[in-house]
Amino acid sequence: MQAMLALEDGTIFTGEAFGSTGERWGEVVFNTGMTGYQEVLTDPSYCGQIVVMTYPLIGNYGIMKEDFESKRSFVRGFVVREECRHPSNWRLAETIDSFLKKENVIGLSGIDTRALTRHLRSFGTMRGVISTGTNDVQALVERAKNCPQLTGQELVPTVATTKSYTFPGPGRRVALIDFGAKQNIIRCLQERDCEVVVAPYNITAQEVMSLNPAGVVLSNGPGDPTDVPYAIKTARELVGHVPILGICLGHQILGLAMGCKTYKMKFGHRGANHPVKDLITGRVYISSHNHGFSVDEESMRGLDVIVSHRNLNDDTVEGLKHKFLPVFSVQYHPEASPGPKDSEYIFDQFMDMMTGKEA
Ligand SMILES: NC(=O)CC[C@H](N)C(=O)O
Repeated sequence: MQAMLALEDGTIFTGEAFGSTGERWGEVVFNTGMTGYQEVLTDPSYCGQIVVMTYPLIGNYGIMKEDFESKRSFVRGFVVREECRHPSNWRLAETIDSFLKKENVIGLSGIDTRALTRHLRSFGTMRGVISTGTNDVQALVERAKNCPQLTGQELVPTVATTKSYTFPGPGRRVALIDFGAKQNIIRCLQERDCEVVVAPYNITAQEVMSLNPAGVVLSNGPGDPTDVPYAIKTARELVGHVPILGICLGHQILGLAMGCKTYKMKFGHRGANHPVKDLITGRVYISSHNHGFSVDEESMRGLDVIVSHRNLNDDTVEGLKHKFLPVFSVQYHPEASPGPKDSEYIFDQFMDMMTGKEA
């Protein structure tokens, strides 16, 4: 079946549908990971977005039961060069086509994803509509122009838990505030013996402290961090009372809570090989990324915050550290999945912080 992607600037890409059918709108972004499509599809931070994969063959190792980063897929659409119909893998549970059908996600294959990515890199991330049911190009472009921007959609409540639940563990109790948390954050904390209390996105600071946690993790999540003012308030009230680690959206929320500003990047960072330098140790790590917003370094002047990590491709802020308090955060994904595990030391630093050994 023929399908189309129309961008708000009038550019059209035509290919073939796989997965579900119909029409979806969203912000069109690209991911440069060569593997990890299942983790991308199930990372709640992609909610509201149509994801373009730059690696030309997608689906070749299938979909595995153990590799989900959340219970379902929150992407609005999935664009590839070639969809593999005959995956090969001893762990395989199903094909990407059947997974996307079940998840109600439209896939679009046969697209020149290199040309599409170069377009997005030149002109920036933009809105788009993916459709299997029309040949009316003009109407589709109009719908892309008129669909909501990512900012203002308040996506966190659509992906995050509203009720607390606990993963038992023999070690320290960590409150993980869930803005759309990836499973691997929980796995990384469990591997370090933590008891993980997953708390709702709109929990108050008082409620967090009543859990008596040894530390708090602010999770990743979708959308613009300024769309969740209640979370910024909670983070602000927690600073100084408990060790805190922020990851991705959690890092941006923590930055805003400490007085920094955030901005929308031209096309963001999404992939598994971004070089990030730890400015405290001088070491460079290859890291996993998925973000379209960033903390503005200029806005940090005069605050009790330093830049702890920097992206070596474009010099953007990749980590923050409070000058005096046990509070720090990273913009990228120390939990990996997909991508390298090189940055798991961030969780070890958090463990040290909780035991008062301060990194
Ligand atoms: N992975 C994340 O937590 C993403 C954070 C935020 N939604 C951004 O795009 O910048």
